Amino acid sequence: MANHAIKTHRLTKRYGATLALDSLSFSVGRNRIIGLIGPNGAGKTTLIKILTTQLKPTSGEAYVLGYELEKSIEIRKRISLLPQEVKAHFYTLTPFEYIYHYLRMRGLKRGEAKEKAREAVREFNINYADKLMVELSGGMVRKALVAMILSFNAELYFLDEPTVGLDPSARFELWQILREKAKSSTIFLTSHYIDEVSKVCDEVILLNKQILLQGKPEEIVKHYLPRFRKKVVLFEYADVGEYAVKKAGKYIFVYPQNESELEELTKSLISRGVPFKIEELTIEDLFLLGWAND
Ligand SMILES: Nc1ncnc2c1ncn2[C@@H]1O[C@H](COP(=O)(O)OP(=O)(O)OP(=O)(O)O)[C@@H](O)[C@H]1O
Repeated sequence: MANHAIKTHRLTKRYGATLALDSLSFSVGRNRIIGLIGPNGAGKTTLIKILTTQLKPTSGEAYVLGYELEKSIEIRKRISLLPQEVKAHFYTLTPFEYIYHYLRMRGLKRGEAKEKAREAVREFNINYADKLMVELSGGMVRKALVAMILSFNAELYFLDEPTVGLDPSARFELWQILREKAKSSTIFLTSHYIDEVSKVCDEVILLNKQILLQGKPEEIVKHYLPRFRKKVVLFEYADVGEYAVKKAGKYIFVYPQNESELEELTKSLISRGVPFKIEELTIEDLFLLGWAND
């Protein structure tokens, strides 16, 4: 058995003139959780598509569980993938049926598939297992899909943004389940949330077309993050004086440096009737503020 779950050498992907992955060389070991983080357009989904043999690289090599990418049948038997988006035509099934059919498709016998599907809805607290998928909220669908992917005993799981749309308690539950899974399998996940990767991952890869850093979450946090991890998101322009400000699409992000600055800023916005919300810093902020660009 190969020691590495994933190993790449100068892996490169171009879409026409767009360079999505620029000569990635990295490897990750087994039985651990690896977090792939990077801003929008960093190449995370592209890398997952290549490693799951859905997309061919332009050049370079990669080995998944010791198999070169050409051995796609061997690789696909051993992995399980949660994509970012789901096809809607399965929506007339219940979450339980959805999981059951997935396990049947992956070769499990009827009885075993039923047993595992039951276990999955129990483990993930899916108390809506008899409703149709089409009747569920986005977060509930996402949870059912994560349960489905993890119900199969894979050697390596690829989870593209598994916690998007989940409420805080469902996110927390999922982290526990992932930690348990990582005792006997490898999990490669993408995320935009810093708290998520620091709490759940053993190792983090910071990607922006190239690998900027690979290491323990603490190293990334120490290297790049400020101590105060909240920002204020304005829905319209307002003069905020001295605070660091970045425009991101139709929003304006303001970065106070501590709780008292945050309080002062929000009071002033409320008194002027400026609409805003407070959010945790995300990976995007690292890049917006230029912390991760060096
Ligand atoms: N099918 C495609 N054709 C052309 N360009 C593409 C295609 N897929 C991705 N790209 C481009 O490749 C780059 C990397 O995209 P990718 O979706 O891999 O990034 P990402 O890190 O997953 O982003 P996000 O966090 O927004 O999901 C982007 O510039 C994107 O526009």
